[in-house]
Parts: sequence; C-alpha cells; structure tokens
Amino acid sequence: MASALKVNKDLVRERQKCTFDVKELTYIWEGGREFTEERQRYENIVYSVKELQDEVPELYLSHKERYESSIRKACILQRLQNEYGKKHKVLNTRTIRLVGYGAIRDISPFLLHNGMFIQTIEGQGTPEQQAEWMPKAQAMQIIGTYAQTELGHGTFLRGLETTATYDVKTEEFILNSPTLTSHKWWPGGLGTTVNHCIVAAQLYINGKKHGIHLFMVQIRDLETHMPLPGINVGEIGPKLGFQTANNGFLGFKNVRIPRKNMLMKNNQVLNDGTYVKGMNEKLTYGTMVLVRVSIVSDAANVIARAATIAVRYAAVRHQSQLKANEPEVQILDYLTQQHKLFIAIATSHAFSTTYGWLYKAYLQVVEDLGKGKQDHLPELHALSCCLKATCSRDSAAIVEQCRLACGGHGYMASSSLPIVYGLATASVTYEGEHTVLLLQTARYLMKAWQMALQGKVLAPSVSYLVDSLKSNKQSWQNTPEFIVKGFQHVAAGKIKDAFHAIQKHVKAGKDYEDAWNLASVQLIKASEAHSRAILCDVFWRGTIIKSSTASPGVAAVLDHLVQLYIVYWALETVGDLLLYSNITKEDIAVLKVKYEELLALIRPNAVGLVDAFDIRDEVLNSTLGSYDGRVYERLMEEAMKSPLNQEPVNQSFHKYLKPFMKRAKL
Ligand SMILES: CCCCCCCCCCCCCCCCCC(=O)SCCNC(=O)CCNC(=O)[C@H](O)C(C)(C)COP(=O)(O)OP(=O)(O)OC[C@H]1O[C@@H](n2cnc3c(N)ncnc32)[C@H](O)[C@@H]1OP(=O)(O)O
Ligand SMILES: Cc1cc2nc3c(=O)[nH]c(=O)nc-3n(C[C@H](O)[C@H](O)[C@H](O)COP(=O)(O)OP(=O)(O)OC[C@H]3O[C@@H](n4cnc5c(N)ncnc54)[C@H](O)[C@@H]3O)c2cc1C
Repeated sequence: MASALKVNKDLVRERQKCTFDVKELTYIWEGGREFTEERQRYENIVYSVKELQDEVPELYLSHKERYESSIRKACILQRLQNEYGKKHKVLNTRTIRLVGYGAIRDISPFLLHNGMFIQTIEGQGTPEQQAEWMPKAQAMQIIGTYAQTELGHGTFLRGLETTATYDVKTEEFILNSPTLTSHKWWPGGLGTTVNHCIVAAQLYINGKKHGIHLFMVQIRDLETHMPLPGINVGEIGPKLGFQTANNGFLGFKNVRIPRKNMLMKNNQVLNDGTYVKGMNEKLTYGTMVLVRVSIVSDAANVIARAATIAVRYAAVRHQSQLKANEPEVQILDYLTQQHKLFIAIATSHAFSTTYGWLYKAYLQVVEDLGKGKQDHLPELHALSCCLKATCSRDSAAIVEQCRLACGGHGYMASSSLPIVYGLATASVTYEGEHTVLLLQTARYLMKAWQMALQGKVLAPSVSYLVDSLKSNKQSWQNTPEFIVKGFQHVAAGKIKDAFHAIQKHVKAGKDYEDAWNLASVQLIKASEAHSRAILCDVFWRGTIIKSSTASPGVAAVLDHLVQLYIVYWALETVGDLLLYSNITKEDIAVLKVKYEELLALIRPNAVGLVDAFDIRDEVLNSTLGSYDGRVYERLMEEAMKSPLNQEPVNQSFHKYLKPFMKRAKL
C-alpha cells in the first residue's frame, strides 16, 4: 500500500505507536477476512488497468467529457466485475461500489442498474420474468434504471401521475405522462445511458385506479440508442454532486408495452383485465427498503473515507505552539481536533455494526415473506426508515466536520473531501427524504406506544417502551449498559410526549391529520431519539460479541470506540437525559472526564484506526489523506495540473486585462 516514495516521518511514528493488529481490525470492520481478501483481490485487478487511471484530473473536464469518461470507465469496470464473477464468485455490491470509486471518482452511470434495476427484477418479478430479464441485465445486454420520482412528486408516491392503462383488446399497457409534473425526474443513468427502465406508474383497468405498480419499459433502441417512439428523454443537468450519475428526465406519449411487462410477483393483471391483489400492496416498495438498509453501510463507508483523510492529515499537519519556544505541534494533539475526528472513527464502526444487524433482519423478513408471513415487515420498515435517515444525516455532518478539521486545504477539491460530502449529503434526500422517513417511523412508534399502554406484546426494537412504563427508581450509573438504558428512557419520554401532543390537539377539536402535523416536530425528535437508542444498543451489544473472539489489543480499541460513541452522545443530548432519566449533574461531570480519558486512550491509535479502514490511495484520491502523508508535495503536484498552469501567460491577459488596465490608467 505504501508508495515507493518516503513515508512522512510523523506517520511513521504514529504507526509505531499503534497497540493493536491493524489487519485484524480490518477483517472485523469489513465483516470477515473473506470479504477483505476478496475486495483486495479485486482491487489488485482493477487498479492495474492503465485505462482506468486519469491523465487529467476529472474536475478539469467539461460536463460532457466527464460523462463520456465515466461511461468508458464504467464499461471497463463492468467487464472486470463480470469476468471476476465468472472466475471466482459474484462480487457483493459493497465491494463493487467501494472499488469503483477508485476509478470513477464520483457516481457510476451504472449505479442504478447495479443497485436498483437488478434488485427490482429480483425482488418484484415472477420467476418467469426473472428468467427473462436477469441474465440480460447481469450481462448488460439491457441497461436499466429505477424511474419512480417525477418533477411534481418524489415523496408522496400515491401522488405520482404517470399512468399505465390496460388495454384488454391488445393485452398491453399504455404509458402516458399527462402533465409536465408527471415527467420522471432524477433516475440515475436515465439521461443518456440506459435503454430500459423500471417505471412506477398508476395502474388503470377499465377506468378504475389500482395505485402504483412497476413496469419494465424499453426506452431506447438497442442498436442505435435512439429514443423509441413516444419517449421524451434527456439529462437534468449539473447538481451539487453526483455529476457523473447521469440523472435524467422521461416522458411517455402512448407508449405500449406487453402485459407481461408489469412486475407481477405481488399484484397481477390477468389477460382479461382481472386485477389480483397480492399479500400487501406496500411490497411494491420493497427495493426501497433494501436500498435504505444499504445506505447505513454506505454511511459507514463515506465516514471512513473522510476520517482517513482528516486523521492522516492531522498527524502530518503542524500548526501553532502549545508552549512558547517549543516546536509547532501536530494538530492531532489538540484535544478539540480529537473531539472532531475520533467520533468519526467511532461512528463508522457504529454504523457498520448496525448495518450487519439490520441486513440480517432484512434477510429474515424476506425469508418470512417467501413463506407468506409478514409479521415483522412493519418493524423492518420503521427501522430502515429511521436508521437510513439518522445515519445519512450524521454521515453528511461528520464528513463536513472532517473537511472543516482540515482547515483551508480541506476546501481543495484535490483533498476529495468536497466530493465525499457531495455523496454523503445526497443520501440524506434520496431513497426517502430525511424528515419524511423519520415521520414514517414516528407513525409506527405512536402505534407501539398505544400497544404498550394496552399491555400488548411489542416487537423487540420497541420493547423498551414497556419498561419505561414502570417507575424508574434505579439511580443512574455511568456504565455503557446504563447509558443505553438512559437513551431508551429519552426515546420513550419523547414518544410519550408526542403521543400526548397529538391527543391534546385532537381533544381540542382538530382532525387526527392536523393534530399529527401540529405535533410533527416532536414526532421527528422522538424518531431521532429512537434511532440513537437503537444505534447505541446495537453497537454496544455487537461490540461485546466481536470482542469476545478478538485479540486483547483489538478488543481494547473496540471498547474505547464504543464507549466514546455512547459517552459522546450522552454529552450531546445531556438536556434530554436530565429531562427523561435519573442522571444527575454529578454524573454528567464524571462523564465529561470519562470522555476526555477516552480521547487520550484513542490518541496513540488514531492513525492505526484509520489505516484499519484499509482504503487504498486510489479510492481516497486525496492530496491530504494518502498513506505516505506527502501532503504538501501532492498539493503542489496537483496544482501544477491545472490547465491555467500550462502556459506562463493566459490569453485573457491580452484580450481583456491589458486593455482594461490601459483604460484604467487614463
Ligand atoms: C457500479 C455501481 C455499483 C452499484 C452497487 C450499489 C449498491 C448499493 C445501492 C445504493 C444505491 C444508492 C443510490 C440510490 C439513488 C437514489 C434512488 C432513489 O431515490 S429511488 C426513489 C426513492 N423514493 C422514495 O424513497 C420515496 C419516499 N416515499 C415513500 O416511500 C412513500 O411515499 C411513503 C413511505 C413516504 C408513504 O407511502 P404511502 O403509500 O403514502 O403510505 P402511508 O404513509 O399512507 O402508509 C401506509 C402504510 O404503509 C406502510 N409502509 C409504507 N412504506 C412501506 C414499506 N416500504 N414497507 C412496508 N410498509 C410500508 C406504512 O408504515 C403504513 O403502515 P400503517 O401505519 O398503515 O400500518
Ligand atoms: C442525487 C439524487 C439521486 C436520485 N436518484 C433517483 C433515482 O435514481 N430514481 C428515482 O426515482 N428518484 C431519485 N431521486 C429522487 C429522490 O428519491 C427524491 O428527491 C426524494 O425521495 C425526495 O423527494 P422530493 O424531491 O419530492 O422532496 P419533497 O418531498 O418535495 O421534499 C421537500 C421538503 O418537503 C418536506 N416534506 C415533504 N412531504 C412531507 C411530509 N409528508 N411531512 C413533512 N414534510 C414533508 C420534506 O421534508 C422536505 O423538507 C434522487 C434524488 C437525488 C437528490
């Protein structure tokens, strides 16, 4: 991993101080040695391909050139991925995504093909539909996206306006975009890349509306790539980030598709137009649940990238003196810097542990649904909504914190922190807007509270509500287990308050919906508190399990990280703990000291901890964060690549500046 050039001496010293086995922690962080080894094997293949290396940094290319370059690289990557799959085993999507960042700096125009199109065929198609489309999609003979959001509606899916009207005579659906606002808007790859879409549309049969269903629609000719008749398709233009995702718009005018192109695993339309309702209409939203679960893992990964850059830079960077006549200190030695950065490392571990737990729950629900059982679906929906919302929001905040922690150089595009922020902040909105998803969970929490009051049995993730109804006379203890209980008391207290706020408004004569809106600030706070209680609980319990088989060195750092995460959030939400738990001022004073002790314990291992994320230089692509710490040399080398530095005098001097200066003299 180390560059052939000399490694910065501060980083060498930091690595010598490390007290644990970095490789062992990498395996734990990544979910097992086999995943790490597979990723590394694939990385070695991908990064040896010369055509994937940039001659000119992407940011100097035009919008069009960047797209074309990303398509070129995406095709190479896809070929490598398919070859790898045939030779070894099919790569998991996390590996594909992580390794892909080392080639396509931003988002692959195939992201939606690999991340939602294929998954929707798999999850929503009948066995016959899967047999027809899966091999073609996997071989990229057809390239697709997930086209749901419209200009007028992203959140409120029942409000989507695209129509799919069944024609019994021809046994076809006719797709239309009746208004400007009904045009699809946002789907990745839609602009100029894909030739197929899974389209979400309102189903009409004999004038009767049956709600949102998914349809496989070919939009471009496979040979010429020209849009097919009735298709109005294009790209939506530059955004804050996601520049190479090729997000697009799409309108339909009387586009006919065969009946068998409706994805019919759940609901069906028979030849004669009979509508057969499936087990649960919300199963149509299944791909979104899977992607919301994956976003928890994505959040862990973007934080790991930002933390690696910022911690290595903080070890290399010296600024200011702590004491007069002494050398300038490594900025990593400032406690405030540790306060900004160590929570990033801990959060990445918290999210990766939570992802493992949530994905297991997801797989269980999928298995149950296969047997016709849907008891745990509402709990999974509630968990995936609030954890997606909280983890994506935290990731954006933490990446920005890491960027700010790098001072001025963090603002350089060559640090890669701006592009990582662009990725993180997008995830707060896509796949269900933050507030909207918190409110979905709040809906579940209100029902759970009602059930707790009625003495009913609750799902495991909300069973703490039952305990909170008992009087809490136990005095506070500053142990992780007890602090986690404290978070549960906070969540229960906020859930109860929101519940009462709704009741109060209803009693005052408001409709339930208006009462809901009036209580909605409290509802999202309740949902956030629930997420935090889950994250801390799962991270704590998960770490105990991981530590039980780890070496003493690794077990110790895992313990420091989980404690740091829990104590950090206790101090961040100290007002809530004072309101809803038995914590005292004296306990808080002890926690503050504990927090500072944890920062000191983590300090010698800081660089080792980010090395354990094992993110290659190709992926980091950062002047500030490379393994060898050649920060200043790289900043200058990258600056020299600017097209403005390729000539001593730019033509604008003669064209504008010189005449302007001359006039100014008169
Ligand atoms: C080369 C690259 C390699 C690639 C590898 C990639 C791998 C990683 C993948 C990452 C990909 C990331 C890129 C993604 C890009 C973004 C894609 C998008 O944004 S796509 C667009 C994303 N767009 C969005 O996310 C849109 C957000 N909006 C929505 O999801 C919905 O409109 C809604 C949920 C807000 C409301 O729905 P509505 O129909 O109005 O429902 P009501 O409110 O009336 O509730 C009724 C009842 O239903 C219940 N229920 C609801 N949902 C579910 C569910 N899923 N399940 C179960 N239940 C559910 C609910 O609890 C309630 O129950 P109850 O209380 O009655 O018992
Ligand atoms: C980078 C990126 C990639 C995307 N990729 C895709 C894709 O591939 N395919 C696809 O189909 N879509 C895609 N999307 C669209 C994305 O899923 C939607 O933008 C997202 O679901 C939010 O919906 P919206 O834009 O309608 O926001 P809105 O719902 O209009 O949100 C605007 C504001 O209104 C508030 N609001 C809305 N409803 C409520 C409510 N009920 N209660 C309280 N507040 C409310 C929100 O909290 C927010 O503050 C992408 C979006 C982005 C940014």
